[in-house]
Amino acid sequence: MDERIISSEVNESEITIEQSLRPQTLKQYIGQTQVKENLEIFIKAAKLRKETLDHVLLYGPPGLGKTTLAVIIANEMGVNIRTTSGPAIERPGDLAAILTSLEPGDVLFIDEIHRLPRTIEEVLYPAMEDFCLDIVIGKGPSARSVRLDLPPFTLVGATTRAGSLSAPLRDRFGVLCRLEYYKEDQLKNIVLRTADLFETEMDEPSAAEIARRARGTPRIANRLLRRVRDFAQVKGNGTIDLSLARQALELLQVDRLGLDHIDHKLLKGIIEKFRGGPVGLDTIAASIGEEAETIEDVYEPYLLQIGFLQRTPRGRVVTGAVYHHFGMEVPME
Ligand SMILES: Nc1ncnc2c1ncn2[C@@H]1O[C@H](COP(=O)(O)OP(=O)(O)OP(=O)(O)O)[C@@H](O)[C@H]1O
Ligand SMILES: [Mg+2]
Repeated sequence: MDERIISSEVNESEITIEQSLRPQTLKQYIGQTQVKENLEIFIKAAKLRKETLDHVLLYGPPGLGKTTLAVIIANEMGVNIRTTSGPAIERPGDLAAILTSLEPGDVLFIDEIHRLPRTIEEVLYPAMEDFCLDIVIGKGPSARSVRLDLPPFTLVGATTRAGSLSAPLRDRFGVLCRLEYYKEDQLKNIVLRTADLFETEMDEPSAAEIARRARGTPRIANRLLRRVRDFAQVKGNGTIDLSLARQALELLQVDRLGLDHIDHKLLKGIIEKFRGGPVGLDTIAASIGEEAETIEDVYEPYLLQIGFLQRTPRGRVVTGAVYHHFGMEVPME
């Protein structure tokens, strides 16, 4: 798969820059009003009672700000954050080592928590519920279980697939936060904030232009901004205005809805080869030379979200909006 500028996944080279752009407080965190309001209340209440915050599950598509929120929660609670991920914890001992090293009140952030092995999940249950660990010492008939007390802590879990979380694990989170795709206006403010951090001059219309093409995702908005800023430095005097932003975005081949050549290939393929569908996922995959799984996990979600594709029992169908977008006539039934 080639590197897409509008991919919602983070790429290696931008991890450091992303960290530097992360808002540090709830106040700086733009959008997700419902989630913010809830967290604000729970955090205030926990602090008033001098208790740890209840365990929090953050879920939603990549690049919407889950890791950012985890850091903010720790900041707002005034505690340390320890970060790990589901696939990084291989044995119960790995988790035990982390848990026993926490300071009272700390946040333990487990990214991709749906990928925790089942055996580890079971260690987590008593830790989450009663702040204790049951460890087995010895083997065979002489083995015995010892209960170890842990400092109280807040588990913050993040996942892009809430559906793959086991029910017993999900049930142990007191606070569930579902992150939504951002509205254009919110993305515009995120772009303006990032430009400010970059000390790049830019006006609102150009920020709006970038926001419109960012697929509802701050990560993509910031990435597009970085490319437009490069263009402004090389081709202009460093300042970003609307005509410059448009030229740069044109070069990046991201259209006015944030679609790139792969989206176009997919949509036009369904129109031209299958009269707009319905057509099965595997058939589409074979016809455009992509893996069915990639289409389902990477290409499709945004197209479904903006109503360009529909899933039906008989396969995928493109909607009238796609024909309009390409300036084609909508076929009669
Ligand atoms: N509400 C927001 N306001 C400002 N910037 C944001 C916001 N949400 C996310 N960002 C920016 O977007 C980038 C990606 O956010 P983050 O890494 O938190 O996403 P994520 O949901 O954890 O993604 P993944 O699922 O890939 O782990 C960060 O650099 C962050 O600065
Ligand atoms: Mg993350």
